[in-house]
Amino acid sequence: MAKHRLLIKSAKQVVQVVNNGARVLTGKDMRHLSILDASEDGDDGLSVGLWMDGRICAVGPDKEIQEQYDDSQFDNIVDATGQCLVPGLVDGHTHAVWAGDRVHEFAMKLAGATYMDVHKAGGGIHFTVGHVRDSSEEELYAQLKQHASRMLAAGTTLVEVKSGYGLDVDTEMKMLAAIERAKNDRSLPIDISSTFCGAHAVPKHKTAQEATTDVVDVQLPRLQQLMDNGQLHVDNIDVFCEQGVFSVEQTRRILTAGTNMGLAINFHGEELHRLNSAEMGAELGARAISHLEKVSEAGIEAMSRAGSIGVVLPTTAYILRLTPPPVRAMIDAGMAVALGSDFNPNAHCLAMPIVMHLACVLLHMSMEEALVAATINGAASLGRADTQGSIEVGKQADILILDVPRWEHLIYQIGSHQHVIRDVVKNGVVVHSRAET
Ligand SMILES: N=CN[C@@H](CCC(=O)O)C(=O)O
Ligand SMILES: [Zn+2]
Repeated sequence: MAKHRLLIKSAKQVVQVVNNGARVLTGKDMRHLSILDASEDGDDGLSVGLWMDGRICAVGPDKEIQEQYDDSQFDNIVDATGQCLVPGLVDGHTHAVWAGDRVHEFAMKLAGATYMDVHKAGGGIHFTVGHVRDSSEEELYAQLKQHASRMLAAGTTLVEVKSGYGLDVDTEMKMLAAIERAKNDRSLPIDISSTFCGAHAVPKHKTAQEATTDVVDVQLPRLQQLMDNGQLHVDNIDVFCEQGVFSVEQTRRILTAGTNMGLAINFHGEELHRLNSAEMGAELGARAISHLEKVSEAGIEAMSRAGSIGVVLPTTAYILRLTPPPVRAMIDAGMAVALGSDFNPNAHCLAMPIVMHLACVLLHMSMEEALVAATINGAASLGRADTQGSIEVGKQADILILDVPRWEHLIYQIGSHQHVIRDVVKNGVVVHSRAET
């Protein structure tokens, strides 16, 4: 008899998100979630079965799965009576490798300083760069591991993580090495998509033009070497395209050099000023562009046509009191929207359930849209929608078991996700269970 890894049975709802193999949901399709509901369908309960390799082999009513499989075929059986299953969450944008907090800057911002006031005074990213340059790879890795473990406990099973607090070749590669260790650490069961962001700020004593040349002629060639010899496996290229940081043309030069190395474009655009970087990114075939608070109608149209995904970051808009990105216009124009926590020392929030809540209240997304943005579309923004982002046969079993009668409680109960999430299943293994309350 074929052995299987896990059976989750008797669930009340299984929120598959999609059930037809769709790899991304755009525009109005983001409103429609595929949900199996036992009480509405007249079933006793719902089951999800997993193969030994951690992929999903069956989704459906308990009775049907029982007919297909014998309980003894499963190594482990989890009873989810009355509970709800949703896919593991995807965090599409983080700066999770850093050292030195910036709580003092939070106080400055509350007293009226803007993000750019702090940045230009040598704080912000520059403050963190100083601490990261002074830290060893080991120390950075220890910090990242703690952040990633907390993300996992908050339901994130796939996360994008950037470099960008080095701004010189050695420190940038040190950050990427710390991320690589996290990717390979079997005791840290979270999937990571890694991003080179050597152009996150203009380092002190350099012009933006000099910094651009350093990224293109020094940092990217070193990265190529480390990728060629198998020491690093980096997925994406990023630039902070912003007035007073990198211009659209400098950004274009860096992103083009990155794509020539096979990296996917996933950059910061249109955050504080409208520079028309969305149009530039769409023209280059960007897989994703983040922030977009200031994106124009033409930028939205261009992204929609190019299939570039907008990764919106509600915590940043909230903490910096920015006008939020025009998500309704994006969705109306047929764009795909994903969500990220933007976890960094400026925006110290790594919990995607809180991010989804803020997306609903501040960005006027529906709960269905927020879940799509934090699952299948997040996976698509990282090129992982073929394996993650939905509960479908053949996909990796990254599943949250929620101890609530309807899945929406995950978003509604702001700040209580640690109680709502009973178990986090990663690749078919229960890797986190909530503490008893
Ligand atoms: N805007 C640029 N980068 C980050 C902030 C990083 C930092 O302040 O340390 C962001 O996405 O919000
Ligand atoms: Zn960012």
